[in-house]
Amino acid sequence: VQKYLSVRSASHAFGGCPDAGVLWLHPFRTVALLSAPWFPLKDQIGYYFGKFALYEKYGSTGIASVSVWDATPTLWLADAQAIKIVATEATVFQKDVEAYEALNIYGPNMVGTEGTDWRRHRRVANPAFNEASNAFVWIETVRVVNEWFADMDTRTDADSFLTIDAVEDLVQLTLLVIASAGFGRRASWQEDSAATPPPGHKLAFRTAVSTALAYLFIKVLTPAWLNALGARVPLPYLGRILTETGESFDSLRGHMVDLVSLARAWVVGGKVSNMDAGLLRNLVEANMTQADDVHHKKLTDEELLSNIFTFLLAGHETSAHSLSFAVALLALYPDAQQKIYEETLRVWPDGCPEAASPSSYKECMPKLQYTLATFYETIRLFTPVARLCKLVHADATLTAHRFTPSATGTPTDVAPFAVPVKAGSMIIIDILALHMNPMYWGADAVEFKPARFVDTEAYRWPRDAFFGFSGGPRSCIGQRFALTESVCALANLVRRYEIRVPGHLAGKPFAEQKRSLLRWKPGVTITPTNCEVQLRRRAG
Ligand code: HEM
Repeated sequence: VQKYLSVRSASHAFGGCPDAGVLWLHPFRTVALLSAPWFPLKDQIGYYFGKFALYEKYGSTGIASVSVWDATPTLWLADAQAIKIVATEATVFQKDVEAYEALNIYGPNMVGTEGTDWRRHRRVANPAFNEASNAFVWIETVRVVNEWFADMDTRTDADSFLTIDAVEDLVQLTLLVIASAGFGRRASWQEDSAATPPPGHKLAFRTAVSTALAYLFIKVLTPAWLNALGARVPLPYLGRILTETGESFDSLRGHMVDLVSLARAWVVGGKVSNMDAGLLRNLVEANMTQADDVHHKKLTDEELLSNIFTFLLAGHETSAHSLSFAVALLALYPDAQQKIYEETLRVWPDGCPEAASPSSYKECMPKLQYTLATFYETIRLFTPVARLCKLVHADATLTAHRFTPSATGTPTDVAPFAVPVKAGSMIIIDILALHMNPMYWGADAVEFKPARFVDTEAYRWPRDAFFGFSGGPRSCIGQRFALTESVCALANLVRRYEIRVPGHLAGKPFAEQKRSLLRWKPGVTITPTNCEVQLRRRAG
């Protein structure tokens, strides 16, 4: 009875927000990600693929719910004004750090900490993200795309279409770029394609990263006793998975320790240039410092490894998945592809550059506005991080909006209302829903239209309604890195190749092509599952 009463009273916690009922799972935990394809059901609060539908049903940009297990009042937001306050008022609304256990395997890191600890991690890494390092990201992306193109050209003749799995290739590309620009590991496409481990390692670098990523949730969910049991008793099937999981994380640790040893030698020998692995150097210097002030700029050995792991992961998977969706969208929308092609013709009339110089980034990036708009639009539609969770540490009041849904898709009678939020409650920033909210993106919010990210004299795209890189002090530290790498890769790809849907989808209705190519599943970030496209080299 007590439980019933506490759930009932919690469900009225957010003033006039419509109440969508109970949450059977914590919406920001591994188990919610794993069960997302089946539960909660469509039309229930927490449904992963609902986009803006529930907000439309209730005519509100804020929806109340309550966790059935601990009666925590939980507010779901798809409101730009309210989300901006939640993201910026860092003392009132704090990260739910428990949710980041999957990233804490090697120790604490920037993504999974809060308060003074988080500030220390961020202070160490911040100086590595600047315009000089972006220029280097551009240089490295040009190098890697050219090696990728060379590899593709060996697999087909000039007139034929080559079918590629975009995710596989783009994961390789983005991992090579972050490993080089962030960590000084300058491997070539070819070297990286070889699965042979270097001496002293059980797995090759790329295999170690991808296997560790694939087994991340298993690593997190496996209790220590099961690992101990697996070490003693043969467990059919499960035993093999546990062994592979352990091996991949051990092997990745070995590769990260190698990177650290190299960087230590650079720091001691003073042999570093401005553009060389700035991120790794900052992390290693913070680990080597003799300063007593641990709160200022010092990292423990565990924190050093854990940050390297986090940056390797956050620095490639998000970009690879977004780029894969972008490539699939360009196959589906030849008009947008043509616009990028024309833009790249103006930047590189004589074909793709074979190498870039330190000034290439500054010269080219500002001229690739439509390519940038396409990438933003891709992230709006397929935002890699679908939702974020904040815990409320002090009473506050937010503003959400009521509206009347209309047949045209444009909401009417939009009116603000105050939402009281009490300390102890929880907020879900529903990024997927925010990005589909027609109050900001119009009646055609679900459509792919890169031009909505191009400012004109009469129009400025709604910055506060785009949360793909989060916002406020905890916004993505690698945003400019990701934009630089992605615009460079997309522009080069379209300059050199025509992209089209794969043969088995050609001639099928557009809706079916879209459904097939743009399919995704929830994961550490949302993961495209069927991004197969065809490429043919353009003349000239
Ligand atoms: C398209 C690419 C990317 C997208 C959409 C993206 C998105 C995000 C989002 C939404 C967050 C907030 C996560 C949270 O609060 O839990 C975040 C944080 C972060 N991102 Fe990215 N990211 C991208 C690329 C990158 C890259 C390339 C790097 C590194 C080079 C990076 C490093 C980080 C780090 C370290 C954080 C934590 C920041 C903090 O807590 O202070 N990201 N990113």
